[in-house]
Amino acid sequence: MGLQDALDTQATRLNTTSLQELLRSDATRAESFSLRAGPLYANFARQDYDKAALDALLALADSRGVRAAYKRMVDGEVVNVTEQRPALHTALRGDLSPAKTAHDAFEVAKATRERMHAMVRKLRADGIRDVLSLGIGGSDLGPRFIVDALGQDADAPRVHFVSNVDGHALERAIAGLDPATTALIIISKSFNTQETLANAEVARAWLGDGGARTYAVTSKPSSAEAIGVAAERVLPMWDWVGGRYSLWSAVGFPIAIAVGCERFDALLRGAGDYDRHCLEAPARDNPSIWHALTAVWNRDARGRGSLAVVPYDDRLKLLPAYLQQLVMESLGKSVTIDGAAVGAQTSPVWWGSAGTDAQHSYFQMLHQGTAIVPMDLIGVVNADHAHAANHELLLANLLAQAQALAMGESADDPHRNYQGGRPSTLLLLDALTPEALGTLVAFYEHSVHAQSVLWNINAFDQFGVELGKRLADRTLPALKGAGATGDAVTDTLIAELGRRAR
Ligand SMILES: O=P(O)(O)OC[C@H]1O[C@](O)(CO)[C@@H](O)[C@@H]1O
Repeated sequence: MGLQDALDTQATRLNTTSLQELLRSDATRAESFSLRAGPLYANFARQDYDKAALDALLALADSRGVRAAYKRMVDGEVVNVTEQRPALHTALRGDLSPAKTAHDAFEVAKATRERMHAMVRKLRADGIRDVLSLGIGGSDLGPRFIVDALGQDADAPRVHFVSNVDGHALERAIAGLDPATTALIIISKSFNTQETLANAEVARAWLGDGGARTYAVTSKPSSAEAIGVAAERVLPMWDWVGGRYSLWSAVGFPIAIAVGCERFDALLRGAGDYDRHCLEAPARDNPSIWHALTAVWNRDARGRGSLAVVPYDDRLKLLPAYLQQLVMESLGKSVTIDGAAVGAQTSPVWWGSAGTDAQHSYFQMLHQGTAIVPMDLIGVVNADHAHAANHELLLANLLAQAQALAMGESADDPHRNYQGGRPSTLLLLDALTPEALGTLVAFYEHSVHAQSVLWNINAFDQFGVELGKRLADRTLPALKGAGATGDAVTDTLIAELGRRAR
């Protein structure tokens, strides 16, 4: 049976059973729909499937070969078939496979990490007070999120991230910095990304050090050296790590600078431990597989087009932005690995922000709007501050929202009626340690991979972003007055820009 048919069979069977009924009819559900892996606890009780549907979903994971595909990826097989590459981000954080490709990748990643740690120590010893990290997408979102989540060491150089080519971003970042005590890291796997190279040119002119404090992280070291970055300050990346899976590599250089090498290694350890769990555990004990099956259920059995992720921990406020690239760049595909139409809906829109702020913004729509938006709600059991009352309030809100969304509350006044039936998954970390954070990110990575296997799509290419980049290259000369683009609307807009420019 195909994926869609298998989902439809269960969805049709459950069509007249509400989430409230599912919850009321099975007192064991809260326990039996939950599982733990290391510091991560996941509870799926408030998803609108029952035990029989869950069993069918788990059988689907087996029949689609989710675990075997994961093993092939970890072993270093060419899983990114459109680009003929392995996807070995797991080798960046553990020696998980005896396969030669994977083991060699682990060794080269380890050697690079040792070099990177030496560079971190030297930067600190040299009296560098600020570091400008230039990169975009996978060369920015991961490090930016992790540094924000873990917090910068008080005695470390302050790391400032700039991604946008908008000159205001760079200008704001360097305002108040002293070029004499600032180092620059240019992070670009391709070393060919317009935004990063444009920002690098401006930043290097501002730095005015002849390149002495400029570092690069790239899979094209010769391109970095060609613009004057000394070879000893270039850290390698490899084509077997996708940008959005790369924070564990030298792309994490700003993380190691800001939070220290020990906490960086602990982050990797947490992810590596989770990888091992995924390799060894059956699907039933694998939170990522449950999460992926739930995502596919919501998308294709229930037709829900978006998913909101709301961390109830301010330190995780950049997680939604990080996940948007991880999920939507990986799963925003319409064709299978063989190039045929997928025959199901793939990635929903992922969005969200930190609770409780989000409650006072868009939760009205989530409670009473016409669209049902499944959610990932995330909490951290133990806070790292001394304000116990605040933390209790935060957790109470997290639990209350999940209950209100699911159960609702009926009222005669339609305006005051809460329909309920709005599904959510609750994720809890014991504490926001680097290990737990590594586990959380690896949990999402593996869910994305499992979803890609269920849909039979390639989670590791991103050709969809290329056309816009090519057109921007062609538009630039027209914007500078050298001819027209040939697209009537674009040319009209360029003329309008010209008329209004100061
Ligand atoms: O690291 P690079 O090569 O500068 O690319 C940055 C980002 O651009 C993309 O290729 C497309 O947006 C991402 O996949 C990548 O993370």
